[in-house]
Amino acid sequence: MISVEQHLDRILTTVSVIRPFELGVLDAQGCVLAEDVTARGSLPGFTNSAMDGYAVHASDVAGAAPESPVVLPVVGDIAAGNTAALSLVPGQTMRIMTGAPMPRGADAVVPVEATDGGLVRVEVRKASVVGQHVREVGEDVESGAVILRAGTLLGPGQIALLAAAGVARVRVAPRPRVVVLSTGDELVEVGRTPAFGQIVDSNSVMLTAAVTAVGATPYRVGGVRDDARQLRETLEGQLVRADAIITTGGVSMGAFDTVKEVLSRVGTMQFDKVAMRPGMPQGFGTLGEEKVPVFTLPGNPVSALVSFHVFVAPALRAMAGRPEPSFPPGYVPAVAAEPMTSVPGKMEFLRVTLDDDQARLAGGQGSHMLGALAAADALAVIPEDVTQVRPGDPIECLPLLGREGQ
Ligand SMILES: Nc1nc2c(c(=O)[nH]1)N[C@H]1C(S)=C(S)[C@@H](COP(=O)(O)OP(=O)(O)OC[C@H]3O[C@@H](n4cnc5c(N)ncnc54)[C@H](O)[C@@H]3O)O[C@H]1N2
Ligand code: MOO
Repeated sequence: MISVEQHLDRILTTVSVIRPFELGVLDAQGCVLAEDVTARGSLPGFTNSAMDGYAVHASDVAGAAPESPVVLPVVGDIAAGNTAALSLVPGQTMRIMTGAPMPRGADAVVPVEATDGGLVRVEVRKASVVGQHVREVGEDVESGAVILRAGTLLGPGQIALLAAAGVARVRVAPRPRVVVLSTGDELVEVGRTPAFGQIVDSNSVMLTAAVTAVGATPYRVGGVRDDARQLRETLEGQLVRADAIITTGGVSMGAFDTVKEVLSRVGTMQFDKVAMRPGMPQGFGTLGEEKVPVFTLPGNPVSALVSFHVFVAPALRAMAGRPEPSFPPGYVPAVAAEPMTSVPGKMEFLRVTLDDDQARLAGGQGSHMLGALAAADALAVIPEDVTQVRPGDPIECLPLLGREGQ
Protein backbone atom coordinates (compact mmCIF):
# COMPACT_ATOMS: atom_id res chain seq x y z
CA MET A 1 0.00 0.00 0.00
CA ILE A 2 1.38 3.43 -0.94
CA SER A 3 0.19 6.82 0.30
CA VAL A 4 -1.83 9.33 -1.71
CA GLU A 5 1.17 11.69 -1.62
CA GLN A 6 3.50 8.99 -2.97
CA HIS A 7 1.21 8.18 -5.86
CA LEU A 8 0.64 11.83 -6.73
CA ASP A 9 4.36 12.49 -6.46
CA ARG A 10 5.13 9.71 -8.91
CA ILE A 11 2.58 11.15 -11.32
CA LEU A 12 3.78 14.75 -11.04
CA THR A 13 7.44 13.80 -11.46
CA THR A 14 6.54 11.82 -14.60
CA VAL A 15 4.38 14.33 -16.48
CA SER A 16 5.85 17.43 -18.10
CA VAL A 17 4.58 20.58 -19.74
CA ILE A 18 3.36 19.92 -23.29
CA ARG A 19 5.57 21.31 -26.08
CA PRO A 20 4.60 24.95 -26.75
CA PHE A 21 2.40 25.69 -29.70
CA GLU A 22 1.42 28.92 -31.46
CA LEU A 23 -2.27 29.76 -31.23
CA GLY A 24 -4.51 32.68 -32.16
CA VAL A 25 -5.28 34.74 -29.06
CA LEU A 26 -8.89 33.57 -28.81
CA ASP A 27 -7.92 29.92 -29.02
CA ALA A 28 -5.31 30.52 -26.35
CA GLN A 29 -7.85 31.34 -23.66
CA GLY A 30 -7.21 29.22 -20.59
CA CYS A 31 -3.67 28.41 -21.74
CA VAL A 32 -0.41 29.48 -20.14
CA LEU A 33 2.10 31.62 -22.04
CA ALA A 34 5.29 29.82 -22.99
CA GLU A 35 7.31 33.03 -23.48
CA ASP A 36 7.33 36.71 -22.53
CA VAL A 37 5.23 38.85 -24.86
CA THR A 38 6.12 42.44 -25.82
CA ALA A 39 3.76 45.14 -27.07
CA ARG A 40 3.95 45.79 -30.81
CA GLY A 41 2.63 49.31 -30.24
CA SER A 42 1.83 51.76 -27.44
CA LEU A 43 -1.46 51.90 -25.58
CA PRO A 44 -3.09 54.29 -26.13
CA GLY A 45 -1.60 54.42 -29.60
CA PHE A 46 -2.27 58.17 -29.82
CA THR A 47 -3.21 60.88 -27.34
CA ASN A 48 -7.01 60.97 -27.21
CA SER A 49 -9.99 62.32 -25.34
CA ALA A 50 -11.46 60.54 -22.31
CA MET A 51 -14.73 62.47 -22.59
CA ASP A 52 -17.27 63.73 -25.09
CA GLY A 53 -16.69 67.50 -24.99
CA TYR A 54 -14.40 70.20 -26.32
CA ALA A 55 -10.65 70.08 -26.89
CA VAL A 56 -9.09 73.29 -25.55
CA HIS A 57 -5.90 75.00 -24.51
CA ALA A 58 -6.37 74.75 -20.73
CA SER A 59 -4.98 78.27 -20.29
CA ASP A 60 -7.91 79.63 -22.38
CA VAL A 61 -10.47 78.34 -19.87
CA ALA A 62 -8.45 78.68 -16.67
CA GLY A 63 -10.91 81.30 -15.32
CA ALA A 64 -14.15 79.75 -16.56
CA ALA A 65 -16.99 79.43 -14.06
CA PRO A 66 -20.83 79.37 -14.25
CA GLU A 67 -20.98 83.08 -13.46
CA SER A 68 -18.04 83.95 -15.73
CA PRO A 69 -18.14 81.55 -18.72
CA VAL A 70 -15.50 81.66 -21.44
CA VAL A 71 -16.83 81.71 -24.99
CA LEU A 72 -14.74 80.05 -27.72
CA PRO A 73 -15.39 79.57 -31.44
CA VAL A 74 -15.90 75.90 -32.43
CA VAL A 75 -13.68 75.36 -35.49
CA GLY A 76 -14.08 71.60 -36.00
CA ASP A 77 -15.59 68.28 -35.00
CA ILE A 78 -13.43 65.27 -34.16
CA ALA A 79 -15.13 61.87 -34.02
CA ALA A 80 -13.55 58.61 -32.83
CA GLY A 81 -11.95 57.09 -35.90
CA ASN A 82 -10.90 60.45 -37.33
CA THR A 83 -7.50 59.85 -38.88
CA ALA A 84 -6.68 63.41 -39.98
CA ALA A 85 -3.87 65.24 -38.11
CA LEU A 86 -5.56 68.37 -36.78
CA SER A 87 -4.15 71.37 -34.91
CA LEU A 88 -5.85 73.73 -32.52
CA VAL A 89 -4.61 77.28 -32.14
CA PRO A 90 -5.12 79.15 -28.83
CA GLY A 91 -8.44 80.93 -28.47
CA GLN A 92 -10.37 78.26 -30.39
CA THR A 93 -11.92 74.90 -29.63
CA MET A 94 -13.00 71.73 -31.42
CA ARG A 95 -15.83 69.41 -30.45
CA ILE A 96 -14.31 66.02 -29.63
CA MET A 97 -15.70 62.58 -28.83
CA THR A 98 -14.43 59.95 -26.39
CA GLY A 99 -11.52 58.08 -27.97
CA ALA A 100 -10.99 60.63 -30.76
CA PRO A 101 -7.42 61.89 -31.31
CA MET A 102 -6.55 65.18 -29.61
CA PRO A 103 -5.67 67.94 -32.07
CA ARG A 104 -2.04 69.11 -31.84
CA GLY A 105 -1.75 72.02 -29.39
CA ALA A 106 -4.83 71.13 -27.32
CA ASP A 107 -3.98 69.97 -23.80
CA ALA A 108 -7.34 69.45 -22.06
CA VAL A 109 -10.93 68.41 -22.70
CA VAL A 110 -13.94 70.17 -21.22
CA PRO A 111 -16.82 67.67 -20.84
CA VAL A 112 -19.96 68.66 -22.76
CA GLU A 113 -21.87 68.84 -19.44
CA ALA A 114 -19.67 71.82 -18.41
CA THR A 115 -20.72 73.79 -21.52
CA ASP A 116 -23.85 74.93 -23.37
CA GLY A 117 -23.09 72.32 -26.07
CA GLY A 118 -22.74 74.99 -28.78
CA LEU A 119 -21.80 73.96 -32.31
CA VAL A 120 -20.58 77.31 -33.69
CA ARG A 121 -19.47 78.92 -30.47
CA VAL A 122 -19.44 77.30 -27.07
CA GLU A 123 -19.82 78.68 -23.60
CA VAL A 124 -17.39 76.94 -21.23
CA ARG A 125 -18.64 77.11 -17.62
CA LYS A 126 -15.91 75.25 -15.81
CA ALA A 127 -12.15 75.74 -15.56
CA SER A 128 -9.82 73.05 -16.81
CA VAL A 129 -6.19 72.16 -16.18
CA VAL A 130 -3.52 70.72 -18.48
CA GLY A 131 -4.08 67.03 -19.08
CA GLN A 132 -7.64 66.93 -17.79
CA HIS A 133 -9.69 64.17 -19.49
CA VAL A 134 -6.79 63.45 -21.84
CA ARG A 135 -5.37 59.94 -22.29
CA GLU A 136 -1.69 60.24 -23.13
CA VAL A 137 -0.05 58.05 -25.77
CA GLY A 138 1.70 55.10 -24.07
CA GLU A 139 0.40 55.90 -20.57
CA ASP A 140 -1.01 52.37 -20.27
CA VAL A 141 1.57 50.33 -22.18
CA GLU A 142 4.77 51.45 -23.88
CA SER A 143 5.64 50.00 -27.26
CA GLY A 144 8.26 47.24 -26.85
CA ALA A 145 7.55 46.72 -23.15
CA VAL A 146 6.95 43.21 -21.80
CA ILE A 147 3.20 43.09 -21.28
CA LEU A 148 2.79 39.49 -20.15
CA ARG A 149 5.37 37.11 -18.71
CA ALA A 150 5.87 33.46 -19.57
CA GLY A 151 3.72 31.42 -17.21
CA THR A 152 0.76 33.82 -17.29
CA LEU A 153 -2.64 32.15 -17.52
CA LEU A 154 -4.63 33.77 -20.32
CA GLY A 155 -8.13 34.93 -19.39
CA PRO A 156 -10.34 37.54 -21.05
CA GLY A 157 -8.35 40.49 -19.68
CA GLN A 158 -5.00 39.14 -20.88
CA ILE A 159 -6.45 38.29 -24.28
CA ALA A 160 -7.79 41.84 -24.61
CA LEU A 161 -4.36 43.26 -23.77
CA LEU A 162 -2.64 41.03 -26.34
CA ALA A 163 -5.11 41.98 -29.06
CA ALA A 164 -4.93 45.70 -28.28
CA ALA A 165 -1.13 45.63 -28.21
CA GLY A 166 -1.05 44.14 -31.71
CA VAL A 167 -0.30 40.54 -30.72
CA ALA A 168 -2.58 38.20 -32.67
CA ARG A 169 -0.79 34.90 -32.02
CA VAL A 170 1.04 33.59 -28.96
CA ARG A 171 3.13 30.59 -28.00
CA VAL A 172 1.44 28.70 -25.21
CA ALA A 173 1.46 25.34 -23.50
CA PRO A 174 -1.58 23.90 -25.29
CA ARG A 175 -4.55 22.31 -23.56
CA PRO A 176 -3.81 18.64 -22.96
CA ARG A 177 -5.80 16.36 -25.31
CA VAL A 178 -7.18 13.64 -23.11
CA VAL A 179 -8.62 10.36 -24.36
CA VAL A 180 -11.30 8.97 -22.05
CA LEU A 181 -12.32 5.36 -22.29
CA SER A 182 -14.11 2.99 -20.01
CA THR A 183 -13.96 -0.78 -19.90
CA GLY A 184 -16.45 -3.46 -19.05
CA ASP A 185 -18.82 -5.90 -20.73
CA GLU A 186 -21.67 -4.54 -18.61
CA LEU A 187 -21.59 -1.08 -20.22
CA VAL A 188 -24.19 0.34 -22.59
CA GLU A 189 -23.99 3.70 -24.33
CA VAL A 190 -25.63 6.76 -22.76
CA GLY A 191 -29.28 6.99 -23.84
CA ARG A 192 -29.69 3.21 -24.28
CA THR A 193 -31.77 1.24 -21.80
CA PRO A 194 -29.59 -1.29 -19.99
CA ALA A 195 -30.78 -4.89 -19.90
CA PHE A 196 -30.69 -6.81 -16.63
CA GLY A 197 -27.07 -6.90 -15.45
CA GLN A 198 -26.00 -3.99 -17.63
CA ILE A 199 -25.33 -0.36 -16.64
CA VAL A 200 -25.04 2.91 -18.54
CA ASP A 201 -21.45 3.99 -19.16
CA SER A 202 -21.69 7.05 -16.95
CA ASN A 203 -17.97 7.09 -16.13
CA SER A 204 -16.84 8.16 -19.58
CA VAL A 205 -19.30 11.06 -19.71
CA MET A 206 -18.41 12.05 -16.16
CA LEU A 207 -14.69 12.07 -16.88
CA THR A 208 -15.17 13.80 -20.22
CA ALA A 209 -16.99 16.56 -18.34
CA ALA A 210 -14.25 16.63 -15.71
CA VAL A 211 -11.55 16.98 -18.38
CA THR A 212 -13.41 19.94 -19.86
CA ALA A 213 -13.93 21.47 -16.42
CA VAL A 214 -10.21 21.37 -15.76
CA GLY A 215 -9.48 23.22 -19.01
CA ALA A 216 -8.24 20.31 -21.10
CA THR A 217 -9.69 18.90 -24.35
CA PRO A 218 -11.46 15.55 -24.05
CA TYR A 219 -11.81 12.84 -26.69
CA ARG A 220 -14.41 10.42 -25.45
CA VAL A 221 -13.96 6.93 -26.80
CA GLY A 222 -16.59 5.41 -24.54
CA GLY A 223 -16.94 1.78 -23.60
CA VAL A 224 -14.49 -0.93 -24.61
CA ARG A 225 -15.32 -4.57 -23.92
CA ASP A 226 -13.35 -6.68 -21.48
CA ASP A 227 -11.33 -8.11 -24.32
CA ALA A 228 -7.55 -7.88 -24.15
CA ARG A 229 -7.02 -7.59 -27.90
CA GLN A 230 -9.72 -4.96 -28.41
CA LEU A 231 -8.39 -2.92 -25.52
CA ARG A 232 -4.80 -3.15 -26.77
CA GLU A 233 -5.81 -2.09 -30.28
CA THR A 234 -7.97 0.75 -29.00
CA LEU A 235 -5.16 2.10 -26.83
CA GLU A 236 -2.61 1.86 -29.65
CA GLY A 237 -5.02 3.66 -31.98
CA GLN A 238 -5.67 6.44 -29.50
CA LEU A 239 -2.02 7.05 -28.54
CA VAL A 240 -1.38 9.19 -31.63
CA ARG A 241 -3.84 11.90 -30.66
CA ALA A 242 -3.46 11.80 -26.89
CA ASP A 243 -1.41 13.85 -24.49
CA ALA A 244 -2.92 11.67 -21.77
CA ILE A 245 -5.26 8.69 -21.52
CA ILE A 246 -7.75 7.94 -18.75
CA THR A 247 -9.39 4.55 -18.40
CA THR A 248 -11.88 3.35 -15.81
CA GLY A 249 -12.60 -0.13 -14.62
CA GLY A 250 -10.70 -3.36 -14.72
CA VAL A 251 -7.97 -2.55 -12.22
CA SER A 252 -9.02 -4.53 -9.18
CA MET A 253 -8.94 -8.23 -8.36
CA GLY A 254 -11.73 -9.38 -10.71
CA ALA A 255 -11.27 -12.36 -13.00
CA PHE A 256 -11.96 -10.16 -16.02
CA ASP A 257 -9.98 -7.06 -15.07
CA THR A 258 -8.58 -6.52 -18.54
CA VAL A 259 -6.93 -3.13 -18.07
CA LYS A 260 -4.56 -4.49 -15.49
CA GLU A 261 -3.95 -7.63 -17.50
CA VAL A 262 -3.14 -5.75 -20.71
CA LEU A 263 -1.21 -2.83 -19.30
CA SER A 264 0.81 -4.39 -16.52
CA ARG A 265 3.20 -5.75 -19.15
CA VAL A 266 3.77 -2.59 -21.18
CA GLY A 267 5.45 0.81 -20.86
CA THR A 268 6.16 1.99 -17.37
CA MET A 269 2.71 1.05 -16.08
CA GLN A 270 2.53 0.25 -12.41
CA PHE A 271 -0.52 -0.86 -10.44
CA ASP A 272 -0.74 0.01 -6.78
CA LYS A 273 -3.06 0.00 -3.84
CA VAL A 274 -3.25 3.56 -2.57
CA ALA A 275 -4.18 4.24 1.07
CA MET A 276 -7.36 6.14 0.27
CA ARG A 277 -11.09 5.56 0.26
CA PRO A 278 -12.61 5.47 -2.23
CA GLY A 279 -10.10 4.99 -5.02
CA MET A 280 -7.76 2.36 -3.64
CA PRO A 281 -6.80 0.46 -6.83
CA GLN A 282 -4.79 2.82 -9.06
CA GLY A 283 -2.58 2.40 -12.08
CA PHE A 284 -0.29 4.93 -13.70
CA GLY A 285 2.55 4.94 -16.17
CA THR A 286 3.50 5.99 -19.69
CA LEU A 287 2.88 4.29 -23.00
CA GLY A 288 4.41 4.56 -26.47
CA GLU A 289 7.38 6.46 -27.87
CA GLU A 290 5.89 9.77 -26.82
CA LYS A 291 5.58 8.48 -23.27
CA VAL A 292 1.89 9.35 -23.01
CA PRO A 293 0.75 9.33 -19.37
CA VAL A 294 -1.98 6.78 -18.73
CA PHE A 295 -4.22 6.89 -15.67
CA THR A 296 -6.18 3.71 -15.00
CA LEU A 297 -8.86 4.68 -12.53
CA PRO A 298 -11.09 2.30 -10.62
CA GLY A 299 -14.50 1.56 -12.13
CA ASN A 300 -16.71 2.57 -9.24
CA PRO A 301 -18.01 5.99 -10.31
CA VAL A 302 -17.27 7.84 -7.07
CA SER A 303 -13.83 6.27 -6.91
CA ALA A 304 -13.16 7.39 -10.48
CA LEU A 305 -14.19 11.00 -9.86
CA VAL A 306 -12.29 11.22 -6.57
CA SER A 307 -9.22 9.82 -8.35
CA PHE A 308 -9.65 12.40 -11.09
CA HIS A 309 -9.68 15.26 -8.58
CA VAL A 310 -6.77 13.96 -6.54
CA PHE A 311 -4.43 12.65 -9.27
CA VAL A 312 -5.53 13.50 -12.79
CA ALA A 313 -6.52 17.14 -12.41
CA PRO A 314 -3.18 18.19 -10.84
CA ALA A 315 -1.35 16.28 -13.59
CA LEU A 316 -3.36 17.91 -16.40
CA ARG A 317 -2.78 21.34 -14.87
CA ALA A 318 0.95 20.64 -14.66
CA MET A 319 0.98 19.50 -18.32
CA ALA A 320 -0.73 22.76 -19.24
CA GLY A 321 2.00 24.72 -17.43
CA ARG A 322 -0.14 25.43 -14.40
CA PRO A 323 1.72 23.65 -11.62
CA GLU A 324 0.06 23.54 -8.26
CA PRO A 325 2.21 24.64 -5.36
CA SER A 326 2.13 21.49 -3.28
CA PHE A 327 0.04 18.70 -1.93
CA PRO A 328 -2.76 19.04 -1.06
CA PRO A 329 -3.81 21.04 -4.10
CA GLY A 330 -6.62 23.54 -3.82
CA TYR A 331 -7.98 22.65 -0.39
CA VAL A 332 -10.36 25.03 1.34
CA PRO A 333 -10.94 25.11 5.10
CA ALA A 334 -14.37 24.12 6.44
CA VAL A 335 -15.99 23.00 9.69
CA ALA A 336 -17.70 19.66 10.26
CA ALA A 337 -21.36 20.32 11.04
CA GLU A 338 -21.97 16.71 12.06
CA PRO A 339 -19.95 13.66 13.13
CA MET A 340 -17.95 11.92 10.41
CA THR A 341 -16.08 8.66 10.58
CA SER A 342 -13.14 7.36 8.63
CA VAL A 343 -11.21 4.10 8.44
CA PRO A 344 -7.77 4.14 10.06
CA GLY A 345 -4.74 4.19 7.79
CA LYS A 346 -6.54 5.57 4.75
CA MET A 347 -7.17 9.08 3.53
CA GLU A 348 -10.94 9.36 3.32
CA PHE A 349 -12.68 11.53 0.75
CA LEU A 350 -16.24 12.08 1.99
CA ARG A 351 -18.84 13.65 -0.25
CA VAL A 352 -20.16 16.70 1.57
CA THR A 353 -22.37 19.69 0.98
CA LEU A 354 -20.99 23.08 1.97
CA ASP A 355 -23.24 25.71 3.46
CA ASP A 356 -20.83 28.61 3.90
CA ASP A 357 -18.07 26.66 5.64
CA GLN A 358 -20.38 24.09 7.26
CA ALA A 359 -19.77 20.61 5.85
CA ARG A 360 -22.47 17.91 6.00
CA LEU A 361 -22.45 14.43 4.50
CA ALA A 362 -24.18 14.62 1.13
CA GLY A 363 -25.76 11.18 1.56
CA GLY A 364 -24.62 7.57 1.30
CA GLN A 365 -20.88 7.19 1.06
CA GLY A 366 -20.69 4.00 -1.00
CA SER A 367 -18.35 4.31 -3.95
CA HIS A 368 -21.21 3.37 -6.31
CA MET A 369 -23.54 6.10 -5.02
CA LEU A 370 -24.02 8.70 -7.71
CA GLY A 371 -27.00 10.29 -5.92
CA ALA A 372 -24.85 11.51 -3.05
CA LEU A 373 -22.04 12.42 -5.43
CA ALA A 374 -24.35 14.66 -7.43
CA ALA A 375 -25.63 16.33 -4.24
CA ALA A 376 -22.10 17.09 -3.02
CA ASP A 377 -20.19 20.34 -3.36
CA ALA A 378 -16.83 19.09 -2.13
CA LEU A 379 -14.78 16.20 -0.86
CA ALA A 380 -13.98 16.41 2.84
CA VAL A 381 -10.44 15.09 3.16
CA ILE A 382 -9.95 13.14 6.38
CA PRO A 383 -6.27 12.28 7.00
CA GLU A 384 -5.08 8.68 7.52
CA ASP A 385 -4.60 9.07 11.26
CA VAL A 386 -8.07 10.50 11.96
CA THR A 387 -10.99 8.11 12.52
CA GLN A 388 -13.54 10.39 14.20
CA VAL A 389 -14.47 13.94 13.27
CA ARG A 390 -16.64 15.76 15.81
CA PRO A 391 -19.07 18.59 15.07
CA GLY A 392 -17.13 21.85 15.12
CA ASP A 393 -13.83 20.23 14.12
CA PRO A 394 -11.96 22.04 11.36
CA ILE A 395 -11.61 19.98 8.16
CA GLU A 396 -10.06 20.48 4.74
CA CYS A 397 -12.27 20.25 1.66
CA LEU A 398 -11.47 19.79 -2.01
CA PRO A 399 -14.17 21.59 -4.04
CA LEU A 400 -15.70 19.41 -6.74
CA LEU A 401 -15.12 20.64 -10.27
CA GLY A 402 -17.99 22.68 -11.59
CA ARG A 403 -19.54 23.12 -8.12
CA GLU A 404 -17.39 26.02 -6.96
CA GLY A 405 -20.22 28.50 -7.42
CA GLN A 406 -22.69 26.53 -5.25
N1 LIG B 1 -11.82 -8.85 -4.11
C1 LIG B 1 -11.73 -7.53 -4.27
N2 LIG B 1 -12.69 -6.92 -4.93
C2 LIG B 1 -12.63 -5.58 -5.08
C3 LIG B 1 -11.56 -4.87 -4.52
C4 LIG B 1 -10.53 -5.57 -3.85
O1 LIG B 1 -9.55 -4.99 -3.37
N3 LIG B 1 -10.67 -6.90 -3.76
N4 LIG B 1 -11.53 -3.50 -4.66
C5 LIG B 1 -12.81 -2.87 -4.79
C6 LIG B 1 -12.63 -1.49 -5.08
S1 LIG B 1 -12.14 -0.55 -3.79
C7 LIG B 1 -12.93 -0.94 -6.29
S2 LIG B 1 -12.81 0.72 -6.51
C8 LIG B 1 -13.36 -1.74 -7.40
C9 LIG B 1 -12.52 -1.39 -8.63
O2 LIG B 1 -12.91 -2.20 -9.62
P1 LIG B 1 -12.43 -2.10 -11.12
O3 LIG B 1 -11.64 -0.90 -11.35
O4 LIG B 1 -11.81 -3.37 -11.49
O5 LIG B 1 -13.78 -1.83 -11.88
P2 LIG B 1 -14.90 -2.82 -12.35
O6 LIG B 1 -14.79 -4.10 -11.59
O7 LIG B 1 -14.87 -2.89 -13.79
O8 LIG B 1 -16.20 -2.04 -11.88
C10 LIG B 1 -16.42 -1.70 -10.54
C11 LIG B 1 -17.82 -1.10 -10.43
O9 LIG B 1 -17.90 0.09 -11.18
C12 LIG B 1 -18.93 0.03 -12.15
N5 LIG B 1 -18.48 0.63 -13.40
C13 LIG B 1 -17.43 0.22 -14.11
N6 LIG B 1 -17.31 0.96 -15.24
C14 LIG B 1 -18.29 1.86 -15.20
C15 LIG B 1 -18.69 2.88 -16.09
N7 LIG B 1 -18.01 3.13 -17.23
N8 LIG B 1 -19.74 3.65 -15.78
C16 LIG B 1 -20.43 3.39 -14.62
N9 LIG B 1 -20.08 2.43 -13.73
C17 LIG B 1 -19.06 1.66 -14.03
C18 LIG B 1 -19.14 -1.45 -12.35
O10 LIG B 1 -20.40 -1.76 -12.82
C19 LIG B 1 -18.90 -1.99 -10.95
O11 LIG B 1 -20.05 -1.85 -10.16
O12 LIG B 1 -13.22 -3.09 -7.16
C20 LIG B 1 -13.69 -3.52 -5.85
N10 LIG B 1 -13.61 -4.92 -5.78
O1 MOO C 1 -11.29 1.99 -3.36
MO1 MOO C 1 -12.83 1.59 -4.14
O2 MOO C 1 -12.39 2.89 -5.02
O3 MOO C 1 -13.54 2.16 -2.62
O4 MOO C 1 -14.59 1.61 -4.43
